[in-house]
Amino acid sequence: MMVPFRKMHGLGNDFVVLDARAAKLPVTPARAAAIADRHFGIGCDQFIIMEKPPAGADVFMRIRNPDGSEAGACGNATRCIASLVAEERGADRVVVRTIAGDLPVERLPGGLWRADMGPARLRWDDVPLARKVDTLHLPLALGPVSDPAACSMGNPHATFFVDDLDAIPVAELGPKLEHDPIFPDRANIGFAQVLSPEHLRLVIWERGAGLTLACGSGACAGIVNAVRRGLTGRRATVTMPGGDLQMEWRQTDGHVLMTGPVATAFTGTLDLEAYGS
Ligand SMILES: N[C@@H](CCC[C@H](N)C(=O)O)C(=O)O
Repeated sequence: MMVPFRKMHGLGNDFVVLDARAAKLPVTPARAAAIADRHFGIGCDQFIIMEKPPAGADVFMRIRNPDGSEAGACGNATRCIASLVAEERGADRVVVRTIAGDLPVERLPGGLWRADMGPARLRWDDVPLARKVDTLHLPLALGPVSDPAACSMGNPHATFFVDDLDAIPVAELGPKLEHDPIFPDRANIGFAQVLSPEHLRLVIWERGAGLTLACGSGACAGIVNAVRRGLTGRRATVTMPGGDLQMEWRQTDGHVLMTGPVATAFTGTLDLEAYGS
């Protein structure tokens, strides 16, 4: 079964995007994982399926990690998918629905898109954590890192604040922390260095994906946890290996606003049946 796809990215966090709005596509978790494989498939950090818009939204976005697991949020893909739908409709504002909720996205000058990523959820059972602990100080340490803060952006995040990001062996620590028993659904693990009250540097080990060049929801969690710790103001630039996002944790309603670019790398056609069943 031949289907068109689009390869997009936000700051190098890359996606294979399929459009299943007109007709359902037989995309199983196993097929999504095979297509996401960088050696035997097309390769991507997340596999994104656009589905028929439910009432009150312009598109439904389903998110799968390369290990086949489903995620509730993907900030960079939210901007990408919103830009596609907005271009189609000649609109400047669209609503993307995920399994975690509705995300309004607006077009800004200069090829930028601002997504309202919704409220940061700060309760231990929102993250979720395995037991009732203070989400501002998790009892978790490994090698040179300790004492992360956690929150949910529709997906689980923990942020470790470190003095020197370059000294942190992220690829070694990430998988162990992702699977720590304190995270019953696993977690995305961020390592953040505060450069100034308006500037964070961040590297993310993503749940189900590994090291990525950028993680939008991780940047949201990074700014939220930095503000909660008194390390930055509510508006800050988050610099990741793939580039910068402008972040705001809005005081009035606790929503997190994320502004950044979108890009299409190429388009093509793939044979779904060549990727298992
Ligand atoms: N790249 C994303 C996050 C993708 C999902 C994540 N790996 C999870 O399992 O929660 C982003 O830009 O937010």
